[in-house]
Amino acid sequence: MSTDPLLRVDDLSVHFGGNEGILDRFLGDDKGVVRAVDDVSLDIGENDVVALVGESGCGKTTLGKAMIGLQRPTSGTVSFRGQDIWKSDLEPGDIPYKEIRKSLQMVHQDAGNSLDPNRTIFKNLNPALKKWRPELNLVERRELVHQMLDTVGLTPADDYASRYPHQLSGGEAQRTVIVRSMLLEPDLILADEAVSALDVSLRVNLMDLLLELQEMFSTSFVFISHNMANARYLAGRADGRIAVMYLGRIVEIGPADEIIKNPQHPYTKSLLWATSGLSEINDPIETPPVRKIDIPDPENPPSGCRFHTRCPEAREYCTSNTPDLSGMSGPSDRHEAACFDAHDRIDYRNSEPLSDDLDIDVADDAEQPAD
Ligand SMILES: Nc1ncnc2c1ncn2[C@@H]1O[C@H](COP(=O)(O)OP(=O)(O)OP(=O)(O)O)[C@@H](O)[C@H]1O
Repeated sequence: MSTDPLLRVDDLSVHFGGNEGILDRFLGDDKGVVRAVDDVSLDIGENDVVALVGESGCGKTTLGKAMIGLQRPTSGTVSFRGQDIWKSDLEPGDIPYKEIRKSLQMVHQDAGNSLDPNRTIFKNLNPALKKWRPELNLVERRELVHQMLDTVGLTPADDYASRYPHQLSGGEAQRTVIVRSMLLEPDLILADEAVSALDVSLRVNLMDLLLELQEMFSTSFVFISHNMANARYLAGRADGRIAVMYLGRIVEIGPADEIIKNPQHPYTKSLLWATSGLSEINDPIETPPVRKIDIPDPENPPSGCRFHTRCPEAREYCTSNTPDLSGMSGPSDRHEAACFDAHDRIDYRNSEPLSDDLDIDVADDAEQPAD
């Protein structure tokens, strides 16, 4: 039996813009290039849940889209059960390309816009089913749609199936979009800020629904969120992991509880500090644990550790050396951080602390938690 994970992301980079040809890269001329995702590696298992968190613009959506085949990487690979998804359309492998595309689905934040306003809900859901599951006839497709509408609480299903999108509330539209993905029996769903447009009580309901569906259908989920509280709720309940992204890189990943109660990367600590409901879990401090330096320009990220310009623990060593994501010694062998301080690296210890003043600069996208 294959030991390949459901999805393996290996050294994946996605860069936008600029003149980054081979010669430019060789000459180091990458002006205007946004390194949205830079050398990210990540495994997603069967029936796995990962919540990807980080500030706006850190590359979550780009990474997610590259993972499910919607954004071509600049370099690196994404393999579905051992098969490179970006080569499968040109060099067919054991798993047909069509099967891979069907297995990797996405639920968008803006459900309303992704439904055709001129079609009933059934007619919105039917085309994908017809395309990806041609073995079903119209009666079977209708039955399946009704079953799934029922499962997500849109009952009576025949009433909802004949409604138009404008006759749905925001939460109902979001459920409909989730049904559209689930109908294809995917192995992995990328849920991109799928709950953030909803108010708090609906948000919790929808997160519970996603978790129920995940368990019911053994589907793996990657949830994208800039809200640590939502990430904790989703990953925590599913025994999943939280992956923290900063400027195109995963800087810390581990079981939800470990990340919340035993964060190792200074950036994770600052995100937790800025999230009400979570900030008091670890020794509460009044001032935010970051330096007063603006969020760096993604076209010109800091050298060395990208967080060093905002990191209160930064030393000279961090300005020219890039920490790898590597395992923490501790209760979980799934906890990894990319930080010289967290790993107590001797070269780091022996170098001078950076001299900038520590000052207050609260992450401005801190949201109210959902629970
Ligand atoms: N098609 C594109 N062309 C050029 N730059 C892009 C493109 N898509 C994303 N970017 C840039 O890549 C970086 C990462 O964007 P991305 O949308 O992946 O971040 P994010 O963490 O998902 O942000 P948000 O939470 O705001 O959605 C940003 O600097 C963004 O402006």
